[in-house]
Amino acid sequence: MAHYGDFQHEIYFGGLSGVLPKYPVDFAGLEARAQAAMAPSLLKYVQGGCGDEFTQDSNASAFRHWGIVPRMMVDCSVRDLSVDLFGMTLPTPLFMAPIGVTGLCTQDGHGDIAAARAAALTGVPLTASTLSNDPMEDVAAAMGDTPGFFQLYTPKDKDLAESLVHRAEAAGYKAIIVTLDTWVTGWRPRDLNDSNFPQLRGHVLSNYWSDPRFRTMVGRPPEQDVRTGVMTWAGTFGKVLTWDDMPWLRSLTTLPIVLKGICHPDDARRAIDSGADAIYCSNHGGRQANGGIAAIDMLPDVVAAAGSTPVLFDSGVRSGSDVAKALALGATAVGVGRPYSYGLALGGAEGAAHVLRSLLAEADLLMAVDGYPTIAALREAGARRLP
Ligand SMILES: Cc1cc2nc3c(=O)[nH]c(=O)nc-3n(C[C@H](O)[C@H](O)[C@H](O)COP(=O)(O)O)c2cc1C
Ligand SMILES: O=C(O)C(=O)c1ccccc1
Repeated sequence: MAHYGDFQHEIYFGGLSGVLPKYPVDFAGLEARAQAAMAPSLLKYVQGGCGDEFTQDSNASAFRHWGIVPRMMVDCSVRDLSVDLFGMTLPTPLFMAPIGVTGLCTQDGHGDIAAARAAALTGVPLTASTLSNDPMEDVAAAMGDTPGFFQLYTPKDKDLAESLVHRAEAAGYKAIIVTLDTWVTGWRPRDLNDSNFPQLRGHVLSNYWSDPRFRTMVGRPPEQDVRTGVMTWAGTFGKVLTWDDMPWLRSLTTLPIVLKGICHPDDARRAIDSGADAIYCSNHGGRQANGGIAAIDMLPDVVAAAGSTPVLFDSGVRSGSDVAKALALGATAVGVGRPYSYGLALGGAEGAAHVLRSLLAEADLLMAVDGYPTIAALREAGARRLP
């Protein structure tokens, strides 16, 4: 049982006594502060998306045409925000989405570790990206008792894929999240027009550098021959996955396999028939393809197709009410992306924990006021599509 009364109390009564929260409690404020604090190239990379960012903008604005209907005279004095996922009971429905440059979000370059510490502080699982600045074993070790998930960018080299997955198992990750929409990166003008951008990419290769199979592929220590190391990485980074690859992926692990990037109900059905344990409805925050429909608008169809299979969701979640709406529309758990990166940039683990707690406090308050003591009650009520 987790509720965020203490956090609300701290924020409200701190405010009354003239002590403001250390970081903004809303997304607009957070982004504005992060914008001033982050190096320009890093900011463009994190904040930006594909094309003219129509899809990215739609992801967030589409939440505005879904509404929750309040119910009265329900005892909501205690809320239970817990959810069941992969045989675990998580204290809250939030998780941190994989962010492949998290290392650089803190000044020391160890933002992945800071994100893992935010997970330890809040009980909100971190999805560790393949593209991290610290090896996945070190990231897992910093999560304390909070479970973590490993996000796989499937390399073309199958032995390397197997090695990464086995390392994730050994490090204690509880699920493998396979990202389907990024075997190649999308058309991102902010990065393409930025001469500093390529340098950012060198900071996401530690899972490769530390991998025995990768080192064999390079043929010599990549630290001593960075160019060959980077070329080897570029050559193997993204395998084009098809449904025919599912038996092979399935054979790599007994951990739950989650397919990330699914927005079409037919793909959700096919994923489940092919042995996926969960669906992850997301359009990568609009960073991969522009012109697409907002992810939240596809969630109801994906949930309907998934039946009893869990559906994770991200893309455009900016507030506690967005979290509540995604849950009402059937998400089992809700992923936070850019907001926690900004939290890391402003205050490391503490900043990211603040962002997660703010989202949870707002969602918890909404449930308290609107008469939904549990996530199940919210889900049963659903959300209305506004005209
Ligand atoms: C800077 C950045 C890097 C990302 N890197 C990855 C990644 O390595 N793997 C992945 O599956 N998704 C990655 N994503 C996508 C997120 O997991 C998530 O789908 C997205 O951020 C959700 O949208 P939102 O940020 O608008 O909430 C990245 C997103 C951002 C903003
Ligand atoms: O930026 C991203 O969203 C992402 O997933 C990625 C892909 C390749 C290299 C670096 C990040």
